[in-house]
Amino acid sequence: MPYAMYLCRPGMKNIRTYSRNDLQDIALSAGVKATQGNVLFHAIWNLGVRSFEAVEGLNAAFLQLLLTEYFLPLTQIQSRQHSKDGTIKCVIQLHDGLLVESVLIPAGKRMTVCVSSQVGCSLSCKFCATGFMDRQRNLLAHEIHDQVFLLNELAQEQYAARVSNVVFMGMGEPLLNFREVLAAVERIQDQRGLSVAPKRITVSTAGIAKMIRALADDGRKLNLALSLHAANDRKRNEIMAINETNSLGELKDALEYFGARTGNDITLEYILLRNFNDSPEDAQELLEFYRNVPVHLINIIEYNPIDEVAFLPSEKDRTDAFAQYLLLNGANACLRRSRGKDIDAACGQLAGKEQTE
Ligand SMILES: C[S@@+](CC[C@H](N)C(=O)[O-])C[C@H]1O[C@@H](n2cnc3c(N)ncnc32)[C@H](O)[C@@H]1O
Ligand code: SF4
Repeated sequence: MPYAMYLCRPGMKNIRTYSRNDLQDIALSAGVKATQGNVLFHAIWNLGVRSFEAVEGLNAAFLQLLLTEYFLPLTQIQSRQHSKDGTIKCVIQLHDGLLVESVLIPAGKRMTVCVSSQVGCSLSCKFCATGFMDRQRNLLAHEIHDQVFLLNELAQEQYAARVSNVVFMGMGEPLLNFREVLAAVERIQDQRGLSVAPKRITVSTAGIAKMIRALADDGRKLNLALSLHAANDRKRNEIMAINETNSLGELKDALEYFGARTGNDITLEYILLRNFNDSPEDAQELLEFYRNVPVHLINIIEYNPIDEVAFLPSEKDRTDAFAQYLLLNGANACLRRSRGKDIDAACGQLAGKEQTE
């Protein structure tokens, strides 16, 4: 049963939507010192307590007020799949029972968590399992933070390591949940908590030019990944409807703005779809786009087929030729083999299945 359904009575307020200053004010309103607000803030954000009663050092009057007027929403790992390559894919249950996915990816010294930012996605890209689900709601900052928190615990338990990197490459479009994503980043980077430096956090977008500029204006040291997948407008329109209102020309300008304004890393993500975007001409177009934007790296990604659509991964010889062409022409490109192939690896596959079961 979703946690909130048995603990949260109508009218109760979600304590994790309040800032540190707000919690100090709530403490004052209970007739206790403002510092009690700090104790609560630290416990619910950095220690991950799962009830108000579990917060050490809370004054009784403050605890009573919290128990009557507020609830502490819990996010929990509902199920997980372990891949032979070490990747662990988790279905996360939110306090209202909705499900999202998060993935733990160990690779050398890196321990990366891939987080979701929305339940479903409104952008409906043709190759993506999440794109076949309706967008049900945006995640709140604490729900994004908790994915990293829970998978950090899992990383310690399974690999005796802490999370080093966070990528917003799970379900949903992070730039369409801008405020909560940035609030989550604020908490994820907190040195008293998860302490993941912004330069180790990557926001991936299907390409919303206005929001790429907004991210640049925000000024944080976050990395940006653009999911390109086709370097001409006709093909990109076919698989990514967002391209109809955010053309490659507009995206190029937005990337230039982002690069000039922040100096942060930008990567291009390019899934190779068999006989769709993997020809020598496609590689030429990609190279030309790359040369005109301030991009550090092209990630050539192996496609994970999904049930909803007939796209297949590019064949090995086409994949190798595509990557070779980019490298021989001086591009900084990297071929990424799919992780977690023996589990439901494609974004949205696992939570989508559990949601419908
Ligand atoms: C799921 S999206 C989430 C972030 C954001 N909405 C975006 O599109 O960049 C993260 C990345 O996964 C890629 N992706 C989606 N479905 C995939 C699949 N079946 N196989 C491989 N990559 C996939 C997307 O193209 C994107 O680059
Ligand atoms: S690729 Fe990204 S933007 Fe496109 S449907 Fe999937 S989650 Fe949404």
